[in-house]
Amino acid sequence: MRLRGLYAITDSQLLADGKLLPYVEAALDGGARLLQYRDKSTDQARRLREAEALRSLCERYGANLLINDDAELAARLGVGVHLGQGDGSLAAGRALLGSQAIIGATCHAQLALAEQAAREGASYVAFGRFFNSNTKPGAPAATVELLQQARACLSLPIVAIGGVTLETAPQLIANGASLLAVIHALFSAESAQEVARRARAFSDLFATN
Ligand SMILES: Cc1ncc(COP(=O)(O)OP(=O)(O)O)c(N)n1
Ligand SMILES: Cc1nc(C(=O)O)sc1CCOP(=O)(O)O
Ligand SMILES: [Mg+2]
Repeated sequence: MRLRGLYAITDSQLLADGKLLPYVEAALDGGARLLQYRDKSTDQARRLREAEALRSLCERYGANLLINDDAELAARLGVGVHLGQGDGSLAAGRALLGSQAIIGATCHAQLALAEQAAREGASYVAFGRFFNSNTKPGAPAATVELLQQARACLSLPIVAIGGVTLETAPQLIANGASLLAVIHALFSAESAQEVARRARAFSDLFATN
């Protein structure tokens, strides 16, 4: 499976009030290849319900669903997981989810973390934040030079995250990002049609780069 393109990540605030499914469907319709369900609440029943609905949508559009932080929920649904540095071991996630699952790893701005993630069985490594992020302003900062170095020494797909917009995206792709993970610049839209338009514009950047 080729991991390249737009990687949409859900946000509980931006997608409140019944927007989760229509806005995600619009992102998938606009070409998002990966979708991450990122919900920090402890309402397990709602999380399961929403994740199941997102899995159905992803299946319909031929995209892949990943669950943020929660390998157990991912295993229950038979989907992938994204794990940060404090979210449990990648090797344990791989053992739980199997060889075919997509497992992503947060590597902040550190190549050494990415090399370790590769050794432990990650499917992709994520660096960030590259620009000012509305969603996570305090995340450690990464540079475009880091992307170039990572591209030169890693064979795994590289995700760029943090402040990715239609304006900042081209330089990330040009410097080695295989996937662009986006929250605010995608889901802060006033309508589902606008989400689809933005998703198409992000996806088109990969056709020309
Ligand atoms: C694609 C992608 N990259 C990085 C992150 C951040 O993960 P983490 O550091 O665990 O922080 P939270 O998202 O859990 O707040 C991510 N979620 N996705
Ligand atoms: C969840 C997350 N992780 C980051 C990291 O740098 O690890 S930045 C981030 C938020 C990304 O949202 P937006 O597209 O709105 O900036
Ligand atoms: Mg996490």
